[in-house]
Amino acid sequence: MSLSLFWRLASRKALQACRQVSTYVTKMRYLFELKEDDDVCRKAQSSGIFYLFHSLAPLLQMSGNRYLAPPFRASELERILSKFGQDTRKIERSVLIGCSDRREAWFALDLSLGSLCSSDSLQKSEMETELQGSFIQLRKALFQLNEKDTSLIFTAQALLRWHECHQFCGKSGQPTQKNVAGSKRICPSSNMIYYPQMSPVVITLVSDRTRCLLARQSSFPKGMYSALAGFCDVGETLEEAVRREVAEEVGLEVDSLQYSASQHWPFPNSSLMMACHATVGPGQTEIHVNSQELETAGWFSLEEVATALKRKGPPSNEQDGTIPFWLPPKAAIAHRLIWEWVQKQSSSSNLA
Ligand SMILES: NC(=O)c1ccc[n+]([C@@H]2O[C@H](COP(=O)([O-])OP(=O)(O)OC[C@H]3O[C@@H](n4cnc5c(N)ncnc54)[C@H](O)[C@@H]3O)[C@@H](O)[C@H]2O)c1
Ligand SMILES: [Mg+2]
Repeated sequence: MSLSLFWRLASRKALQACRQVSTYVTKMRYLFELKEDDDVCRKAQSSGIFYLFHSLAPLLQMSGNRYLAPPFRASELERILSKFGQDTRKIERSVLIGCSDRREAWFALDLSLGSLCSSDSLQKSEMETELQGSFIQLRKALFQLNEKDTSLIFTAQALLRWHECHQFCGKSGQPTQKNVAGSKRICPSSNMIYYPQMSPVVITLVSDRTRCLLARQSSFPKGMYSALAGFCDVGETLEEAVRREVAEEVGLEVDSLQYSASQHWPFPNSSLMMACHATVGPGQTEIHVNSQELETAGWFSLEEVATALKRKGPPSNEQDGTIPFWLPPKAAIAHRLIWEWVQKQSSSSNLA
């Protein structure tokens, strides 16, 4: 390759990289503007895209064997609200959840009337017919939710829930008001500003270097096992929370840990899940289950875990009525931790 061709290709690549960065930066700056400037956000609402919920259940449409979250234009949403006798100003209750590379803002709106009256559930089923989809509890949809939509729907549900539960000021007792984007609520009486909250949670896959430790809470679906998880206490570091949770739940002392990744998780409220791999030393593997926290916990071999990882969703019962153990869906960071462990163990057993 000639030197001039080399430089032309190199500068084109550099330019492409610049363009990519600038699209991202432009988008983030625009989102910041939408959160900070009510007028800009109001304008964006009038040409925005909306994802719909009812009593915090997202509207989903089945496509093949996957659920998609259908987007609606503001004009279509106004038509739907009018058709069901709802005030079109309800659109102002929507919350900003993102935007496209072309600065098209995305919002989420809950269409429920906010009461448990029979007309609300009647209207819900009529809306489902009109919108050609169903409002499905997010936990139930997890296994079949389209990967692209998962984080958007998680964010939307967490934000809608936070607004629903923070309508009053904890100091003055007076109603709080949401800014247009829904990135904060303000109490006009005390001037307190409330921002959407997330609880930090650690999730840890403990290994004794040949097996990994999986556990069940009694609230888990039958047969499902996961990594150990727990809320961080005030004042704790991530590392301290991992060590404490493992000690509390299974009576083991972690000797090393490695951060893997993080995820926003909307259940039960809104958590920032921080995922780690941890190891315990040989001879330190005797599990003492804390029965207040867990139903059971145990060590699982690479083969058992690799087989369970291939199962897609809850398996059907065996002939003797038992359910083979299965693992959280791809949408959960626990799945990633377990997958990473299987990859690492498989490559080290191939090397041996
Ligand atoms: N995404 C994933 O892969 C994945 C996998 C497993 C668990 N999780 C999530 O991890 C979270 C924590 O796991 P856990 O239930 O074992 O936690 P945990 O072991 O800390 O036990 C839960 C208990 O902690 C207390 N608690 C303390 N702070 C709390 C707070 N901010 N919010 C709610 N309860 C609080 C409550 O008494 C609650 O019953 C759960 O929300 C669960 O949904 C996510
Ligand atoms: Mg726990």
